Amino acid sequence: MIRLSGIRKAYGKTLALDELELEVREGEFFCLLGPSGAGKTTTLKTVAGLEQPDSGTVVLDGEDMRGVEPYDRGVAMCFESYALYPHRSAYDNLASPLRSPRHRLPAAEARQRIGAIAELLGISGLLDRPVGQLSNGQRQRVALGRVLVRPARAFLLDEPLSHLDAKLRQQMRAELKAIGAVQHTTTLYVTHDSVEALALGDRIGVIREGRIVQTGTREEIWYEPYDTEVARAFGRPRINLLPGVVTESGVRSDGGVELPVRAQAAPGTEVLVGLRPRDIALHGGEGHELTGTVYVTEVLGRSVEVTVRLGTGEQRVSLVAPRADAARLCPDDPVRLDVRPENLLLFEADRPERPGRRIETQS
Ligand SMILES: Nc1ncnc2c1ncn2[C@@H]1O[C@H](COP(=O)(O)OP(=O)(O)OP(=O)(O)O)[C@@H](O)[C@H]1O
Repeated sequence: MIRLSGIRKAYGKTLALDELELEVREGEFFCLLGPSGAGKTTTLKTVAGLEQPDSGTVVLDGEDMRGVEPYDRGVAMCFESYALYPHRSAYDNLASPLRSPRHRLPAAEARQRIGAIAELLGISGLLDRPVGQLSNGQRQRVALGRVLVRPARAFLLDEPLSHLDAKLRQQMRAELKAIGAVQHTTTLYVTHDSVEALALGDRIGVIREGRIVQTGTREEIWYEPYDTEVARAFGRPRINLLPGVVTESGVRSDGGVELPVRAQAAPGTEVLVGLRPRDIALHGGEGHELTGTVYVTEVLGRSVEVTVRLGTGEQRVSLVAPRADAARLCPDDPVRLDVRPENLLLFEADRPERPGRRIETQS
């Protein structure tokens, strides 16, 4: 449905998009995730036709968009800095796209559509108020409603939930997903929040320095991250990355900690072993056992994050355990940890100029 090939876009000396390749399928909710300055907004503007790429092609629904004006592309875009009419009511703002000749709907149908969208976004009670008198979060919902209200072949959404508080964000996420599912409209959604990307995206594209580093389902990105930076971007607490060296039988990590991960790499290769905090169990037992002592504990609601010093103490890992299991742990208590070999990820060691790539493992 949306296909960007070889897109390059420079602003003066800043290369915003560097041979970017991106494909969003029909009806898909696609999240573009990346840090500030990675090129997310530029990507959306390129799809919308608000920026012309220096080279490369934009194809929508099989049609090359070169020379096609933004208005004629049939996409609806919501910016983080939204343009609303401040003196007009929220209702009027929602209705304005439906008054354009292109999208004009019979009055009754327009009212019904606006009512449904307002309901979904929780702004039904605000429709009579001038937008200038609404809070940032309320305004953001009106702006989003204005995009969703009109029929479009694709929605382009740029951090549409950024001004909402945590609770509302979570609620709106569920609603957005429901709207997407109901309307089956292809959606390209920009965020720098990995939790949001995991919650919403049918697929996720990770963008860094103007290039897509990895595209995949949440499972693919989670279990087969392209490199250490992608692995670090997903999951809180963050993935543990233990430096070590490949041996004949596995990986020996600093401090004499043996990890049962078979690398497709020569003995002596420096690596990082990735281990997610929720994949480590307290109290040993079924998998591979690691021993250590408690360094610090921190309560996270119903669970506890426990940081453990492994082996002779140079290595630390954090794990998340149910509160019942971890509540009585004190610093320096000895603990046994249980790690399953299939949960271990392996990466090349990070270098200053680039994060370590994932290495295939043998089970
Ligand atoms: N109009 C412009 N003029 C000059 N440089 C620009 C312009 N727009 C974007 N850039 C630069 O291009 C790069 C990519 O910007 P872009 O806005 O696409 O990033 P982003 O991933 O959306 O970031 P953020 O999450 O902070 O919005 C940045 O280095 C930015 O400074």
